[in-house]
Order: sequence, then structure tokens, then C-alpha cells
Amino acid sequence: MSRPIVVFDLDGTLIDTAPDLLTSLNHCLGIAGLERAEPAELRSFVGMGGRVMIERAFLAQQRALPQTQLDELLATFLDHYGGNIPGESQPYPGALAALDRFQQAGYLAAICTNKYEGLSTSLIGALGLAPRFAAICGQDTFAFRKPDPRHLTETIALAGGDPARAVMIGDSRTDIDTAKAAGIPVVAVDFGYTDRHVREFEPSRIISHFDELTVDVVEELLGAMAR
Ligand SMILES: O=C(O)COP(=O)(O)O
Ligand SMILES: [Mg+2]
Repeated sequence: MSRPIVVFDLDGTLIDTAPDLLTSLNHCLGIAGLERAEPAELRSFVGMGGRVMIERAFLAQQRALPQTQLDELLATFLDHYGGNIPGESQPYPGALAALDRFQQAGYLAAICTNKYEGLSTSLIGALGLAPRFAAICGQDTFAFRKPDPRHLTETIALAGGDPARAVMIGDSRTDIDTAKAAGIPVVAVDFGYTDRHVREFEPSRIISHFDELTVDVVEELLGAMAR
């Protein structure tokens, strides 16, 4: 019988990657002659991967960005960011204890992120967390990505999880929309990267610390979904 599964978003949910994303983004903006982005701005740039992050940063400064320049800056970003992994990035407080709790309760864990798969596995590996995840699926793992619900359902399938006993944990509208479209309950963290409060997107539950993500809470959400 397949096991229940908790599927985590990565940036802004499981790992606080903002300082390193910002350093590498600002490296690129500097090359392009733009102003540095501020930490608060980054919250609205992240969520759809590196390419969109650079596009949004240019848009915020009302600067045109031809496709070839975007391609070059993305390559620069990936080099810079990838070369700095893990940098200052750390799991959020209580995240590892939450993973332990679910593992002890027989759950699988996986990651479904719009970060590139290579950067994601490299970061998770550098932090020593790889053995904890049955699958790590990035924006380029499949031919579709969040908010396409198949990114989540295929992550669950690859991990060998039970789609009827799966929950998503995320920090953005993208995660919430993805899970809802897949018919999977979604717990939103309110400490991640979004410029609008997650409550606006009506997740199944909101938590402010991973201590609140208990097995009981998740089983309650799974039970409510099954009714
Ligand atoms: O890096 C991004 O833009 C998005 O990453 P996430 O899906 O893990 O939040
Ligand atoms: Mg995120």
C-alpha cells in the first residue's frame, strides 16, 4: 500500500533562500546597470523560477529586457547562485523536527518547487537533507510546472506516495492554486515569499511556525477531504 505524503515547496517554505537569491539577483542587476533590489521586493519576484525573477526585477525598474539579455542574465544567475550553494540558506525553524515527526508517523516527504531541479537537489544535498526526500521535482523535471496541478500529482507519483493521502505545504498563491487544482489540501506558511498575505488565497490551513504542522493537523485535513 502506498504511504501518505507531505509535499513541500522549497523557496520560502522549507528553506529560507532569500539572502542567497538576492545576492545572486543583485549580481546580475549590477552587470546590467540596474539598481540593487531590496529584500522586501524579492518577496514578490520569487515563486516562478529564476527567469521570471529577473523579468520581474527589470519590470520593477521599468527597464526593457530583450530575450537575449534575459538568456544571458539567467545563465549568469544560475552560475552565481549554483556556485554559492548552500550559502546562507537554512531550513526554517522547526522544519527538520516536522520532517522527523512525519517520517516517524510513516509519511513520505517530497519537494515540488519552481526552482530548477539541479539547483534544488544541489541545495538539499549541501544541507545534508537528501535522504529525507523520496522525490525532488523542479520546474524542469516535467513538461509542466506549478501552478499546473500535474507538477504536484507527478511529484507524488514519483515519490510513491498515496495521492488520496497527500498534503502540500507552500508559501505562495502558486502553491495554493496548484494544490487546489489537484484536489489536495494545502497548508500555507505565512513567513515565506509573497507580497500578498496567503489568507487571501484561502488555503486549507495557515501556520506561522513548523511546530504547528503536526501529524494530527494533517490527518484532520486529509479526513475533511475524504468526506
Ligand atoms: O525559486 C522560485 O522562484 C520558486 O521556488 P519555489 O517554488 O520553491 O517557491
Ligand atoms: Mg515558495
